[in-house]
Amino acid sequence: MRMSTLHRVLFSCASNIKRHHAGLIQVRRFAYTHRKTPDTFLRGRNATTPQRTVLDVMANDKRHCVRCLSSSADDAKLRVKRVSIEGNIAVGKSTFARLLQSACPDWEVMTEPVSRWQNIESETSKDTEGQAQTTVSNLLQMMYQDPQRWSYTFQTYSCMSRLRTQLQPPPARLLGSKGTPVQVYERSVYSDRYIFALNMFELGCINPTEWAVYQDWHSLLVEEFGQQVELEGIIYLRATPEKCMERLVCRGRPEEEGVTLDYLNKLHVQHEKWLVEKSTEVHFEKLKLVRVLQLDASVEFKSDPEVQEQFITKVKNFFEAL
Ligand SMILES: Nc1ncnc2c1ncn2[C@@H]1O[C@H](COP(=O)(O)OP(=O)(O)OP(=O)(O)O)[C@@H](O)[C@H]1O
Ligand SMILES: Nc1nc(=O)c2ncn([C@H]3C[C@H](O)[C@@H](CO)O3)c2[nH]1
Repeated sequence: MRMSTLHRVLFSCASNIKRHHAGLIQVRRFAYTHRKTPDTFLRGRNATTPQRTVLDVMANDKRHCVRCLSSSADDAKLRVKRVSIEGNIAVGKSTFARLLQSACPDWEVMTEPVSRWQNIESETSKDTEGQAQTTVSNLLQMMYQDPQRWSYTFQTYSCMSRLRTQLQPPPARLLGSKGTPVQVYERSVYSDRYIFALNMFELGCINPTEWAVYQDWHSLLVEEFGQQVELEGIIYLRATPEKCMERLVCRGRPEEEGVTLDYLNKLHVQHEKWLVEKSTEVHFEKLKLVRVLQLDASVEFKSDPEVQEQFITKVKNFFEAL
């Protein structure tokens, strides 16, 4: 019962997002068809979807085509590089994201929506005057306190929020920037599946049925949104689980009090398998080929401008080469 209700919620959310972003989907798909030859495009698995209609319309209206292609905003959209920052809990992703944003204000850097997960409002009842009563629940805390009960729910919500982030259209300032326009996300729909959900399944906190259901809708969503959620690159912040534990304790987020070194070890191994050894089975062609920049996050860069400069240079070179 719980599963089917969640499923309905998930898919009604997905269709709302699709409706909400319908205009963007048209624009992006339009751009995509110009990157590939029409032949490649028609061979794609969605050859009968609206993509083809867009292509047909464009082929029949050369004036429209030329006008769109010559627009600098469209050119910039084609150039936008989308990159995620990946790494273990408390390795320093948000800290690094803030550093990138201050060094490169033109870029769009989006952090993980942790506070959303900590504050989920639900309407529980009406008071005597008919006013709605809302309850706020902390799903992050619920997941850590009772992972068997809440991991699947957590993964549906974390994945939806990551999808929402990755579907954000690039802001005008990004499209107007002279250098390489860049969108950076803290984690992605891919780490949601290949790090956390997989780990929870391996730990027995997500049961085989839940895992099958998760993978089914995850593949459907990623394939449906196609190029809109693809990444050009991944920055992997790497440090030992011990270093992450040290930082986690130092940060003192209350929900994470029960996080053990063993859990961080397991997440570390998942990152290594996915991003270094490439032994994790991934299901999306572009992701198999994605370029990974590995940075040594054990370096204490926060108060060292020289190290910060080195990191920024490496990242800029990486983006230029994508
Ligand atoms: N390079 C660093 N040197 C020293 N301390 C750091 C460094 N990077 C991050 N920290 C500290 O470690 C703690 C965790 O950092 P941060 O919140 O950026 O991690 P995170 O990877 O974003 O965590 P999460 O996985 O929970 O999202 C913070 O207290 C931060 O100040
Ligand atoms: N189970 C689980 N699945 C996820 O997709 C996921 N993404 C992040 N987190 C946890 C790590 C930090 O405590 C905190 C902030 O990153 O949230 C997750 N936990």
